[in-house]
Amino acid sequence: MSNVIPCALTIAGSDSSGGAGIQADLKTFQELKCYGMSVLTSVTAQNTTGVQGVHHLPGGMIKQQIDSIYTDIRVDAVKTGMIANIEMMEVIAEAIPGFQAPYVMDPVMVATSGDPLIEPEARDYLCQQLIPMTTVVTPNIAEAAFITKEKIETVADMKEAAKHMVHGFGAGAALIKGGHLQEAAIDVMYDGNKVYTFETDRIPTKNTHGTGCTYSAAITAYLSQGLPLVSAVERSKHYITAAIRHAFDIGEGNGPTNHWAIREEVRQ
Ligand SMILES: Nc1ncnc2c1ncn2[C@@H]1O[C@H](COP(=O)(O)OP(=O)(O)OP(=O)(O)O)[C@@H](O)[C@H]1O
Ligand SMILES: Cc1ncc(CO)c(N)n1
Repeated sequence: MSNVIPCALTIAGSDSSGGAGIQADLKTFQELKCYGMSVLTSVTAQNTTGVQGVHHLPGGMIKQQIDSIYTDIRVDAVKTGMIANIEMMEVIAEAIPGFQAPYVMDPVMVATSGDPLIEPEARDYLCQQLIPMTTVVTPNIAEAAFITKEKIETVADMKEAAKHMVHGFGAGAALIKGGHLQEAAIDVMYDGNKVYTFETDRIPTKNTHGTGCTYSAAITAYLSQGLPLVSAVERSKHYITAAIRHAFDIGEGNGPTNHWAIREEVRQ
């Protein structure tokens, strides 16, 4: 076995309650056996009931964190989560190509609680400047509808929107998450050639804080290990489903997922 350790980087916001953002990403990287690094964009005062406060770091400090990593350590895969404003996006857009590594973008717009996490004028920048750099972009249905300006109500709509993101916006691939569908938890991915669906039964729980962050972090971890995208998503779907099935009933609101739950479940 090689002793080269896969190194994954997350560029995202901090969630003080530990279930989403940077904290979810690092816990997931650790669980999936890759070395995790982080560049902080914003600090949120947040818990399972909502977001109580937000402080954005200056673009210069985000650049300095990226440079510190870039000049010293190889990055095998990178993901972005909460990027609140255009100043941050400009710094990140300049840095991503330099990593020469798979790039997973979770286009975070609102928290599970409904609180907004991105400034309205930054949304278009995200779509136009950052999506074309992605290996895969992972919107939920609301984010995909915002990006494509299409109504998404069915799995057929999800397939069309995923194609639109690849052919219209230049994403490497688009994975639309169906966590908010009424029936099963069906995700749809289009990679420029083929449409794939990843489906599990819906787990009846309110404890879904950080599901999106955790899922995209798992994809990043598997890509850092050199897995092809479809296998990385397949394994990540298994990981997030276990994490939701064994989610923690912590706090008064939507509790966090269990980042070590995969240890409790034998892979089918
Ligand atoms: N109740 C559930 N049961 C099973 N799978 C779920 C459930 N809720 C979400 N998922 C799955 O979790 C993953 C994340 O999807 P989701 O749509 O929740 O992302 P998100 O809205 O970006 O998350 P977040 O709430 O963190 O912003 C997807 O694979 C989705 O199908
Ligand atoms: C910091 C942060 N990033 C992303 C999300 C989306 O779940 C969140 N709630 N908080």
